Amino acid sequence: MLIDYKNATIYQDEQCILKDINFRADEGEFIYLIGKVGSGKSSLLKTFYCELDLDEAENAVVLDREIMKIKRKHIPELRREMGIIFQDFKLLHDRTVYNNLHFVLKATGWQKKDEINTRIDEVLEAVGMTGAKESLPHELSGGEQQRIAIARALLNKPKVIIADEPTGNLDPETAENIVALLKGITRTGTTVIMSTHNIPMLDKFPGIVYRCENSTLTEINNKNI
Ligand SMILES: Nc1ncnc2c1ncn2[C@@H]1O[C@H](COP(=O)(O)OP(=O)(O)OP(=O)(O)O)[C@@H](O)[C@H]1O
Repeated sequence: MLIDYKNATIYQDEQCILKDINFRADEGEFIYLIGKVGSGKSSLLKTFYCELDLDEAENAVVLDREIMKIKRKHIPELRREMGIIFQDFKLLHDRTVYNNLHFVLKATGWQKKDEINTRIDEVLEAVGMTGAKESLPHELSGGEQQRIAIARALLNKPKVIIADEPTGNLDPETAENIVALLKGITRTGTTVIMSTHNIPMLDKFPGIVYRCENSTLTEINNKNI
């Protein structure tokens, strides 16, 4: 089990966002998080990478850590085992694709130049962007930038990828390609958890579906959406 929450409760400031929720993620699963604007999807995702604290929980384990007890200094190490992807890509705009990826590898302890270059080639190949190494982010389309963001998330061979509305800024066809790419990644054993408003994707790329609604989280099957 990669993530296991039992009766967890999440607050933002004084407001209870999700109460007594249960959530589980296992290896290689493709998990959607759906729900209306403000229903708590991002808040839940943020607790996985310790951007937001859980307030209470009977059990809350993320990648073998009890996250209610995790020390601040151990959070970077936890995040290194995850890939995190956002709606707005969050690439560094002053440097090339190669340097965006190089920067992350250096920051996470990679030192050998040939190993760095090999890994950059591998992740660019995985997302179909081998030709973009020397491009600046603004020279790429939104879909291409999101592919680079996915490549960046893959660099340290994460056990889980957390994607917060990764297709929110993309046209429908590009969005479909990105979801196909994310689903493909699960075949290597990596788990993908993504929040989305893009309900038609759930039929095209079936997965486990959780819905945030009225401060609760419910696992549903596609037919009940
Ligand atoms: N940093 C914050 N401080 C205080 N309240 C916040 C903060 N971030 C979010 N909230 C509140 O928490 C609730 C849940 O927000 P959250 O972003 O988790 O929802 P969401 O389901 O991801 O929405 P969306 O679909 O718009 O991304 C909202 O009422 C929001 O106003």
